[in-house]
Amino acid sequence: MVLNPVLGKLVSKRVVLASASPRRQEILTNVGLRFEVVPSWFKETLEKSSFAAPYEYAVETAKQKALEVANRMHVKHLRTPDVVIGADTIVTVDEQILEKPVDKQDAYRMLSRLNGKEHSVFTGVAIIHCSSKDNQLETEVTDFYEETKVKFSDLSEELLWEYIHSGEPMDKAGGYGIQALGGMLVEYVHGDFLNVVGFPLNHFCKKLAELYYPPPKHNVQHKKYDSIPSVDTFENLSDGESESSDFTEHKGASKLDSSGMCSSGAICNSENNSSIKTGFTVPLENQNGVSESAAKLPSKILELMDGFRASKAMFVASKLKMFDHLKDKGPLKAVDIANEVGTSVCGTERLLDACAALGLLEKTPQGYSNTDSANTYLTSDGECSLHGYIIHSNDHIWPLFTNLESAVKEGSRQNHRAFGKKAEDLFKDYYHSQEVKQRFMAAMHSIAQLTARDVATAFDLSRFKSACDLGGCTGALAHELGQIYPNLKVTVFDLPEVIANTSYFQPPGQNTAPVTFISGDFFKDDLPEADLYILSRILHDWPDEKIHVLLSKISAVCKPGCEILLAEMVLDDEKKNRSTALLQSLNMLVQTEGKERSGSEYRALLEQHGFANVKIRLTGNLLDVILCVKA
Ligand SMILES: Cc1cn([C@H]2C[C@H](O)[C@@H](COP(=O)(O)OP(=O)(O)OP(=O)(O)O)O2)c(=O)[nH]c1=O
Repeated sequence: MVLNPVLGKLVSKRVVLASASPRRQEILTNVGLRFEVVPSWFKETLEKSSFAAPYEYAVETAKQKALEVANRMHVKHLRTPDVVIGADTIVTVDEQILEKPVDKQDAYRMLSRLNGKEHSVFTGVAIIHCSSKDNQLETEVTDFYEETKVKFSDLSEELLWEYIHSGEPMDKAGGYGIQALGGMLVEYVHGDFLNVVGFPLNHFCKKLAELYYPPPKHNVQHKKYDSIPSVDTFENLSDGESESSDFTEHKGASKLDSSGMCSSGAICNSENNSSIKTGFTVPLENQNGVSESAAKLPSKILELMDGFRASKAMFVASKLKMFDHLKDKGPLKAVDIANEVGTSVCGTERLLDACAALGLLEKTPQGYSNTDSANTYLTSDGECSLHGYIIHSNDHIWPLFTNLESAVKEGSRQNHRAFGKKAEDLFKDYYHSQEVKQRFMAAMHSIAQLTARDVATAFDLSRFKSACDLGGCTGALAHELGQIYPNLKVTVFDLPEVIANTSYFQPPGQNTAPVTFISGDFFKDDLPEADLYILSRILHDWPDEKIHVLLSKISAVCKPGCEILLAEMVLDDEKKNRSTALLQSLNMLVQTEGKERSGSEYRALLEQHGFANVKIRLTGNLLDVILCVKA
């Protein structure tokens, strides 16, 4: 979920972070932004003395980093990105700019200068909106900077050297990382902490708000964007261009009535009209007009308590094809939809109202209609339809998850409890009936379509001549690879039951590069020859023993120089940050013998089978990408 509506404005855009900094990737991933990472090749060698102020240097460097990536991506015909974000962090002390140290002596020189003093950390950020006209790249640049003051304690020589020997200073401006060991050197921080770590998130959101919600012309004296607009409906997360341009008055914004109750029924903070969607009781206001209990409400927990209800409401509306009917015929009244789909009027009205309150639908006196997000993602023929995955979630994952407690107690899958049938082979279970098989394939197809571009472009794969997507199902990723790399011959290798059913999922039109489908079982049969083997959402289905069988088979056919590309949700090494991936790991517990794994775990598995140079790229999408080469 994205808490901040302005980040929702980027949901349907191809956003690229032009930075190799893992910190920047983490900061933006943590707030739910989806982006690709394309590190900039711009050399940070601008003449510092030509800038009147240090921050101008950081801003210009950030801009050049982002422009280099925008140009490179445009030229390489990897579809021009919509937005490229670049950043540059510098430390300044005594009017000197400190960047990353080149060696330990340099780190010592920098840290000695900072010792016992206050210094400034500036991050310059450039947001580049790109478009392509007559095949020429057009760019609109927005830039800004943020300053944070940091003071170091008086530190001994011994401590400085111990810190330097830890290796931490080397890839960080000023030679320290406040977020890790370097935090011990710091006496105080004035300003945005994340700015020091490499990305001023708060200022970034304000800038986006300025760009995407420009102040209304009739109200120019309105306060500038010194606060980030709060989210109050899912609607705000849609990319609809038709939304109100004034975030202070945007649709669905709640007003307080005299009791402190929002007109929408949500609980409000009267100061900024932000609302917490809980559906819970009305708090009283204190003298400042701020509700005391609202401030204390455990909003996260309340949201989680409600989460399953919201999911189920969306699933049921999808399953009953309400979004499809509204797309074709909306706006419709509840009674009309009830008649169309054969449901009760009272039940339908409540379901539609709930969906409207969740921001999936719009409710007007004319009736209900789809939001842009619903049209795009929830209709069965939507541009990026997730309908297949939603139906799979409702019919398959939901019953399994209701047995999560047993899965946790027993440490094993729950098919017998959910479906009254002992789990045999994972895929035999899916493919025992035509209906379940097609549902499963449609689900895999939705996720593959949503992630294919990010998976295909996480690394430059243009050097490969042939690729084999093992377990490639409907071929959605294979087709995307063919589009992006026209010289790549892609084969999908999957079970005969799958290959027999792929025709329904093929993209329309003649322009798509041909994909070859070969049937077989990758655990038992010979694998087709290829320079690149792809395993997308395959390894997470299996326990380590089975993975060893599969990787040793691939290793046996891989010539030196051949590579493997894995697409999986990669957990952080400490397994504590990436909730979507951690919940997916629970999902694997209830239905498979597999699990989600961390980057280190994947690396160890691959290295055991002679694969080296394991590179991991977090895409910001649902799947991350790992590439490694047969040594
Ligand atoms: C001061 C400080 C900097 N840093 C990091 C943030 C930046 O990643 C780095 C400064 O170098 P930058 O050149 O800004 O960024 P980068 O080289 O890491 O990535 P790219 O050029 O590809 O965008 O220092 C910390 O992580 N912690 C800190 O406390």
